[in-house]
Order: sequence, then C-alpha cells, then structure tokens
Amino acid sequence: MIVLSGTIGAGKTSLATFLAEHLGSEAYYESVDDNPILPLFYENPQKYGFLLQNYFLNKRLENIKDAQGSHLNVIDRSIFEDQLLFQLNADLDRATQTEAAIYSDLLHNMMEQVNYSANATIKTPDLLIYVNVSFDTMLKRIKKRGRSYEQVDQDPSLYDYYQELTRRYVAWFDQYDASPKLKIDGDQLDFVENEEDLAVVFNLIDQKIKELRIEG
Ligand SMILES: Nc1ncnc2c1ncn2[C@@H]1O[C@H](COP(=O)(O)OP(=O)(O)OP(=O)(O)O)[C@@H](O)[C@H]1O
Repeated sequence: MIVLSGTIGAGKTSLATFLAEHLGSEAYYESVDDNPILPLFYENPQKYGFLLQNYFLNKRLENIKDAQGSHLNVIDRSIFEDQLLFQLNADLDRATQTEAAIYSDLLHNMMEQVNYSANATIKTPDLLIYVNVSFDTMLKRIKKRGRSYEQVDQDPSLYDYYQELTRRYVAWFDQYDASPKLKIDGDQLDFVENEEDLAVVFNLIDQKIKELRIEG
C-alpha cells in the first residue's frame, strides 16, 4: 500500500490516478466534491470540525481496508495527516482541545484494530510519498481549482490557516516514521501539467519501490 500526502492542492489526487495506472494497480480516493460536510465546515469550523473529522476517519479506514489487497495500491491521502489538520483547528480555536483529544484516542484505537485484524495482510503503508509545495504554490493551486469554500478572497482568515498548515506539514513529514518515505518537490516538478516532470516523478518512485522491494 502506497499512501500519498501533502497539503491542499499539492496534486495528490492526480498523482494517485497517474501512479496507479503506471504501476498497474488500483487508486483509492477521498472524494472531495461530493463531501457534504466540507462546505459546512468552511462556513462554520467550530460547529462542523469534529463531524468532518469523523467523516474523514470513516472514509480513510474504508480506503485502507479496500487498498489492503496489494502492496502497490495507492491511497490519495494518508490517515496520519488528519490529526495534523484537526490539531491545527483546535490550536486556532476552530475546535476544542477536548474534541482533538477524543479524536486522537479514537484514531489510535482504530489503527490498532487495523493492525491486529486477521484480515489485514498489509498493515502499515509500504511507502509514504509526500508532495511538498510552498505556500505560494498552494495558494495558486487553490485559486486555479476554484472550489468556492476554499478561496481566501471569500474568507481572508483562511490565509493564516493555510500558512500555518504549510508550516506544520514540513515538521510533520520530518517526524513521520510509520513507514519508509519519499519527498517529491511539487514546486519544481509540475507532474499534472508537464509530462517530462511526470516521468521524473515516476522514475523517483520506481527507484524507491525497487530499493524497498515492494511487489504487488
Ligand atoms: N482532516 C481534515 N480536516 C479539515 N479539513 C480537511 C481535512 N482533510 C482534508 N480537508 C479539507 O478537504 C479539502 C480537500 O483536501 P485534500 O488536500 O485532501 O484534497 P485536495 O485539495 O484535492 O488535494 P490535492 O490537490 O493534493 O489532490 C481541503 O479543503 C482540505 O482543507
């Protein structure tokens, strides 16, 4: 199981599709556009933050269970990042610390269950790929993609939220040790718009897969 990670607009969903096709495996997605809670959360994070986390937790567990069939299956976002996002929300008073603590306990409890389940042939990810983009790139992508509820023009407080999120991602990736990991420079390598860049990214990932002897 290969899991992608990275901030909003890093290109995880596109990379999941390209990579699964390249590897001849399956991609598993978090569906953003039909998420009924996301627009409500952006409108009122205090009210909907905890519900949103539970929604994502459920979806990510579903993805993990589905993707466990092959070491080369790709999930478009790791479950580990949700805690980073929710803790940030709690630290910015967009959720309470109690909610963050309950969520964290639930996540760990569920992950233990995933690890100990007799059906789980693949327990932890074989590889985490982190697409690192700068704050500037993130803002440009959010604007270009145009999901209304994510726009800083409509809610200027999102600027600080996004900036702090970018900062925390860097620290999060540095301390991540649940599996082998690979960092892709998403500022330099625009694998969505440029085929040569995509080839470079495939090459980096292929080398890592070979080095780790990951097989389907
Ligand atoms: N745990 C979470 N807590 C709060 N918001 C979240 C969480 N996970 C995702 N989101 C929100 O969901 C939306 C989708 O985020 P995500 O980064 O998963 O996909 P994306 O923006 O389509 O990324 P990419 O372009 O890399 O595919 C964003 O608005 C993000 O802020």
